[in-house]
Amino acid sequence: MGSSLSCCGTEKVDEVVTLVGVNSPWRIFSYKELYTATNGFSEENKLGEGGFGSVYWGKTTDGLQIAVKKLKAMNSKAEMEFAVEVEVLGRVRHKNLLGLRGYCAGTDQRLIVYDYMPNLSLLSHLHGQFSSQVQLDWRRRMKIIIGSAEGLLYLHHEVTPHIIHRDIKASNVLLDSEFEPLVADFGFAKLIPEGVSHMTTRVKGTLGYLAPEYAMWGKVSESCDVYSFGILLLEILTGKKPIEKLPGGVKRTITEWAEPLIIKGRFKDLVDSRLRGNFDENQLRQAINVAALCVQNEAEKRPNMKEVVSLLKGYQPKDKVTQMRMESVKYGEELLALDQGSDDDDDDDNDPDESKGYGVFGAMEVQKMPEPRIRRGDRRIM
Ligand SMILES: Nc1ncnc2c1ncn2[C@@H]1O[C@H](COP(=O)(O)OP(=O)(O)OP(=O)(O)O)[C@@H](O)[C@H]1O
Repeated sequence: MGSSLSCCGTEKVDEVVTLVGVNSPWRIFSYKELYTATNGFSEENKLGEGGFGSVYWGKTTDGLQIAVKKLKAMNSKAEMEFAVEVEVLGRVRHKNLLGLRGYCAGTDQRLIVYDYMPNLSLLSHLHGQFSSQVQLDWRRRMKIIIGSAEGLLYLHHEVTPHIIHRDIKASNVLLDSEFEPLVADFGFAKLIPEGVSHMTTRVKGTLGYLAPEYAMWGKVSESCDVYSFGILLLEILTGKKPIEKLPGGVKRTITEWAEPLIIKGRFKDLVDSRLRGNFDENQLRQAINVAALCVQNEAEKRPNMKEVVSLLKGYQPKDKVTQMRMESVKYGEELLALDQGSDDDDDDDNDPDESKGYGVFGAMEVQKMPEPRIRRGDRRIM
């Protein structure tokens, strides 16, 4: 791929399209070919709709099942999403990242072609059309957690320049026939020049997953993805949405709900009840502790994705700092155990003094920033 897109995203789009490498595993599709494959982009073929357009299932003449993202408007934002996605996808190749199968860039059309993922998005299993079928048993959940973490590790540490995804969430994790996760949707991704620790940008992403320093000040670094990953991790383990609407219209974040339970060590109350108690307790503890580290308010305290992956795989932290951070999560538990004796029946999870005194994430100001502009029914910020 050429480098006509810099990290700041103000560059021309046309060049990107012409710079696609000849030896890449993907190709340019004609509009006619994609039109035929998707049955004329018919409603029956529609898989879903995102901020920038609709996605259609299709089958090419050589039998390949594809998903075609058709950008709905040819405005500058859609152009930029297309250009960034093609640019970034051209650079990455990893088993847990949804790669590019091809694209079509006509004068008034922009389409991106991916492999079709038969188990659709993680969102559809956690909260959507498949949620009642409970296809995500404990083993599959751990596979999805570790696989997505490995995809992110690759983006943060193994590609040059490093890539920040900026929109890690359940609808952007797709599942193949074996429930192997593939992180998708690189339209908001940012390339980080070497030696740069963070940048300040306009906020993009999805409410509920945004790191506080990014949501409030636009300060973006790999650590923002770590925060979003922590929210995703809590979501997968607990089955809760990142932001829940309580009766009366009050909104509660997943961290607000989880923190008192984590502090009390009530792991069985945290885990998704749809698992009916079928989970590995040690893995759950470790994964919850990792999530607690990732969603700390102070970016510097969060682990990086290398640490996250090894902790999730059950390794004990080698370096003192992470060891201490893990201990501080447990320490919160112990303090409460001392404070409350063995009073396991105390179910006053929302006692504000508890989270003030022993908070594991820092002051609970997460997502309490002024509401940014929100599009349609979802919470994506563009
Ligand atoms: N490769 C694919 N295979 C199968 N389904 C897909 C594929 N790509 C996308 N989809 C489906 O299409 C839906 C829309 O995807 P898209 O990336 O456009 O938006 P989104 O992630 O849902 O929303 P947003 O714009 O907020 O990121 C997804 O939720 C997913 O269910």
